[in-house]
Amino acid sequence: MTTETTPALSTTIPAPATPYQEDIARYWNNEARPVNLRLGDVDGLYHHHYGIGAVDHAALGDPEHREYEKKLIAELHRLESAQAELLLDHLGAITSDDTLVDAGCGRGGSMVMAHRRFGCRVQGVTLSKTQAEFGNGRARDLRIQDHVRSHVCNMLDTPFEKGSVAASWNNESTMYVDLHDLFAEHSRILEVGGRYVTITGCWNPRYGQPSKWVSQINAHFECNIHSRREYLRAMADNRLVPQTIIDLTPDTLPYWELRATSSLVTGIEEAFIESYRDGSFQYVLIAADRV
Ligand SMILES: C[S@@+](CC[C@H](N)C(=O)[O-])C[C@H]1O[C@@H](n2cnc3c(N)ncnc32)[C@H](O)[C@@H]1O
Ligand SMILES: CC(C)=CCC/C(C)=C/COP(=O)(O)OP(=O)(O)O
Ligand SMILES: [Mg+2]
Repeated sequence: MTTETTPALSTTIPAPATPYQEDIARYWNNEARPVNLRLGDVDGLYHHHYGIGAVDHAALGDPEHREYEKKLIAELHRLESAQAELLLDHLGAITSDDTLVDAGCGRGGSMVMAHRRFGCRVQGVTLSKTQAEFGNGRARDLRIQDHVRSHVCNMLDTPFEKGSVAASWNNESTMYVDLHDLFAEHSRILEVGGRYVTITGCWNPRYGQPSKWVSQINAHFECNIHSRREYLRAMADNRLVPQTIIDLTPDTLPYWELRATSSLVTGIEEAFIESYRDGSFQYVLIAADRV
């Protein structure tokens, strides 16, 4: 599939489908937090997701040093890119002829990484015109606009043809939609044997109900965090069979503990740290086969 032969894939798009989606489009159109832009400026990969892995304290050096804040930003960014690399690790054997779909693509950092790794075409959808234009601007700057393209489009109702996509993913974007509707759409566009991957925060059914911290995160981002149980049920109902499930909670805590010490804090750090520690919230990767 190419954007040239698919007129439906335009950046000028239909209005969001619901008043809630209008709110979310507005939210991301207006978002310009330094914690995202300054990290993206490190190497031009702009992410709206969190990090994983151990903090490299040797690279950070002395907190009193005048370059420390710059090193801290680079380190947080390194951990966020490591998160995206892990997601790409689970997409399976992708060739340069394949098309991938990033559902809820943000400013497009993961799409650029996917194209660099596989040489393939990557189509992203976001509700935000600002984000799509930003991502397309980056793709032009990098001269990969013929392979990497962002669209203003609802991920529940995409223009991609049935069975045309080798792999698709949601990186921290499932908490804005109904999971049954979402997985029905991934299942439709994926080829049989294709791979779906998500990295997401979910509430832990073992805790009982969403904790006050989870409710705080929902209010902060105007989202609706689902339970782990709901993911598995909605996948099973939509021909997506989990192949790998990884609890990334211990791997993401160092990122949050480091972020909490930076000048770029946004006020949501305590809710993530406390909910990961009390077990009410989990950071997970789920990779599923489309059967
Ligand atoms: C937290 S950001 C994640 C961005 C990106 N996946 C990343 O890792 O940098 C959430 C994204 O989901 C998108 N989103 C939320 N609801 C959506 C919907 N119904 N259709 C398309 N995109 C949606 C937002 O526009 C935003 O780009
Ligand atoms: C894991 C969960 C529940 C994620 C909610 C979705 C979300 C807003 C992710 C990060 O976006 P961001 O990078 O724009 O946020 P921040 O400004 O906090 O870095
Ligand atoms: Mg961020």
